[in-house]
Amino acid sequence: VALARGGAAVTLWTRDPDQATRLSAARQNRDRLPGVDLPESVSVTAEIGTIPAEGPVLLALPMQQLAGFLAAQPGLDGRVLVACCKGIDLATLEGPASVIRRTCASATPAILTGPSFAADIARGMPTALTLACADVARGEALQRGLSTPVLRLYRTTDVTGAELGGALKNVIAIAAGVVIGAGFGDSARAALMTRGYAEMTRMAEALGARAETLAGLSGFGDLVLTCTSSQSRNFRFGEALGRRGTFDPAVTVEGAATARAVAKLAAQRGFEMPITRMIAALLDRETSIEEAAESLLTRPLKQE
Ligand SMILES: NC(=O)c1ccc[n+]([C@@H]2O[C@H](COP(=O)([O-])OP(=O)(O)OC[C@H]3O[C@@H](n4cnc5c(N)ncnc54)[C@H](O)[C@@H]3O)[C@@H](O)[C@H]2O)c1
Ligand SMILES: O=P(O)(O)OC[C@H](O)CO
Repeated sequence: VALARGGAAVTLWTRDPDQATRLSAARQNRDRLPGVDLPESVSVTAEIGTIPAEGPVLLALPMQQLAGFLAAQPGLDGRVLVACCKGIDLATLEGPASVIRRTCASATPAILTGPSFAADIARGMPTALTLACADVARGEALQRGLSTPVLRLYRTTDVTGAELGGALKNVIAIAAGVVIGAGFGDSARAALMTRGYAEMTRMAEALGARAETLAGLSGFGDLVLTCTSSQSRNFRFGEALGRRGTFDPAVTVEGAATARAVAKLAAQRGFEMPITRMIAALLDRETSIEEAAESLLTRPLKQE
């Protein structure tokens, strides 16, 4: 919607033919974005073979579905593939760029991430995002092509930093929701966000990312948004968990799978990720909220 309003011709693909018919007829996604009209220059299809052969392909599906989806789409080989998903693949512990490289060897991976609720962007609210691409020329072209008067893209070549910021902030957002849901208060949430940010930066740097990327929109920016807004599904999931001490297994959020993936990676590589480890343990019912809080509060005192 944002790109079409910015003047681009956009093809929207869905795997569900009934949904394609409904979207084409109503010119709205009434379930997900009620009240937002699809501009005329958006065409809808359920036939992936009919998408234009030129231009970037934005991949807007959940992270845990990305590898399986790409493996079944040989037609995307050689394309510029822009992952909009935020997370780490639980099966392989890879981020989206690595999944793209493995499944579509000749594609150019890029990451579009940063603080943004789909509903805000679709309603034309001003938004700033990070576009990460290791290839400078392609990154510049994407930055120009995907920016609009109200959607401002900053560019980086630090793909690892950008994708880890987006993945890890979801875990900290669940933790922030737990803090609020359990009634620990806003001061505790600020402490958790700050130590969560330290944890995110530590891991990202150990995996080759630049600390300044984590300080940008894809890390700090998205951490602030997701830990403080009840529009966030990850925050709301954590809040419900904090209030009730348990969660509905039917409700899935990106941060839950990513918490488990990061806890696994941290154990393998010896990364110190105490908040993420607690969230993974809470989700696996290996600890209670009281025990998790006590464990974090009784860690050895240290320099900031
Ligand atoms: N919604 C937001 O505000 C927002 C903002 C920024 C980033 N993101 C990220 O974008 C990604 C997608 O988020 P979302 O809110 O659109 O999620 P979603 O659960 O609504 O899924 C998006 C679409 O992917 C489709 N899908 C699921 N599995 C599929 C598969 N195997 N093959 C093809 N299509 C499939 C779903 O049917 C749905 O239409 C997530 O990683 C999320 O973190 C979302
Ligand atoms: O609703 P959430 O928690 O998945 O967050 C959506 C976006 O990632 C916010 O930038």
